[in-house]
Amino acid sequence: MANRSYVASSMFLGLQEISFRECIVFVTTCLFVRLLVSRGSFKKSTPPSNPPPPSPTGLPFFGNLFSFQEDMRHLFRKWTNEIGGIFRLRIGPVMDIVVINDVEAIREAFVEKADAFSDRMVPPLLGVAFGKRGSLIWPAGDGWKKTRKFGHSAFRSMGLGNRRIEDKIVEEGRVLVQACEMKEGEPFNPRVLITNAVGNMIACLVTGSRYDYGDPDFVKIVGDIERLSENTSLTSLGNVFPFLYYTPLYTGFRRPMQDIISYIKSMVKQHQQNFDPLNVRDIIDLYMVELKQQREQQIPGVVEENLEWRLVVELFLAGMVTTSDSLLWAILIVAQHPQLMKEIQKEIDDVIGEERPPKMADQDALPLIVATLMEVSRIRPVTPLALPRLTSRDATVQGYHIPKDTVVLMNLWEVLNTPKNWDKPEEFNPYRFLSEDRRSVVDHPAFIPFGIGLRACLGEKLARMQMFIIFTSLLQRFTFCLADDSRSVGMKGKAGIAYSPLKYDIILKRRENSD
Ligand code: HEM
Repeated sequence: MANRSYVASSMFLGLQEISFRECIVFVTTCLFVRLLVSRGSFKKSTPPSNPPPPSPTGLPFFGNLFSFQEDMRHLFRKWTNEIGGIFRLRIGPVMDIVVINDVEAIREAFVEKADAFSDRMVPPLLGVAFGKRGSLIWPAGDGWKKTRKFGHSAFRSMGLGNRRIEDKIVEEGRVLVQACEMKEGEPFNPRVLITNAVGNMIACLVTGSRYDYGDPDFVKIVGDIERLSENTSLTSLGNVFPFLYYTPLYTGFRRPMQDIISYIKSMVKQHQQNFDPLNVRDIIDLYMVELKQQREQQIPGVVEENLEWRLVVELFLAGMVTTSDSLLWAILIVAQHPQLMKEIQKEIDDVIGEERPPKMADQDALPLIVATLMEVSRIRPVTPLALPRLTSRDATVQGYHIPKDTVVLMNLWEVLNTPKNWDKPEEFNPYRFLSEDRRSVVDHPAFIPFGIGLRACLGEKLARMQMFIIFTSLLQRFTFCLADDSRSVGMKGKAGIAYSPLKYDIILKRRENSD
């Protein structure tokens, strides 16, 4: 009983304890709302010849709802071992969520049957905060293909894939190192500086500007995104009753969201005022070019009028917290492995030396750094259940029937942490990604921290570039260790927009004469 009231209270208060449970309850509530108003469930569809995925034992009527008070990593592992790599959670009488935990089944669904498993739905709370139009991340139906194509070509036009973006990231790495030098010797939380650096790179791409770290506008937007992340419990009751968004219960979410939207809208307005189609500065300009062409050629819309702001907000939200948190895990973990840090620094000294900034072309010669970042993403994936997908037609996976309009989760945590795929998965061991002679990086079929298929992360390339250059720049200049009172943080994380490490302080020491 106590556990049940804990679940209820955490749903009401938006407590953030376990990312899996939050994701599941969030998805459940979304599905609940959706099913109340629309179609599609295992019960409603015509009886298929294939069976539905098996379900863990649950309670009559409530199904598996009250299992979610436990740490879902262990529960999902238990269910996977007991009933298989694909199972169906029954939440109440009409709700079903399919969780796919097995990498082969994930490939079958999201790659081989991508036509059926590539939709998403707008979470109700975001629907109220943002509206439903103009999204890059959440659209379903044919809409997402066009928006995604626009997103891809916008990234390419802005220089992703050539030196243009890379040079900006390298410059940002240099500024970050300078800012860190000011903190040398004293314990500090690296979150603010890392988020600033990552945010700046996204700002450059999307809005054409970079901001000084102390710039009040930028401090505000970074702070708002941080607050949003802290206050976006996916268990939110707001995802069942989205009107709660307007009540004091959601002030911590609503205020930063509204502030971000109005700041970005004002920035878009400035862009509109001095827009020159012959001098495209950033993704906002590209959006306006696309709009202009649509109007002139009277072709069906890829992008929508007056919704530039939404694309910008989504790119900030999708890219900033995930990449910063991955870097924060990397710093935390390397601070706990001083021997590894020394080996990485030797690699940097041998290949780059003390002065020259790192560049992407160095990657092949720095396999230990690449492998370390891969191992960080494996052991602590920041999006443990990716983003929920929705089936657009009836389909089968591993012989199980999954009806149209079913929410399907890709359990990246399991894929990246199961002993079936990895030797001693709980051990941080970057060498698992190196060849025997340790001179090159070897990929692994279960290494999919950015998701897979047609809706895989659009920002993967950018995120990898940022992580490599920032991490290498920091280790080239500093040795870091955890402050005494942060040693207990270990590998513990907390849920928000992404799965973040608990707050910690580090102490930086400048490396001298390659020490
Ligand atoms: C370490 C950093 C990041 C991680 C781990 C990550 C992870 C993910 C994952 C797991 C998905 C869902 C994929 C799926 O359903 O298969 C996703 C989607 C997405 N990500 Fe990322 N991401 C990161 C950084 C970024 C960055 C830097 C951007 C852009 C600035 C970005 C933009 C997006 C977008 C737009 C989508 C939605 C794609 C779609 O639905 O078509 N992400 N990301």
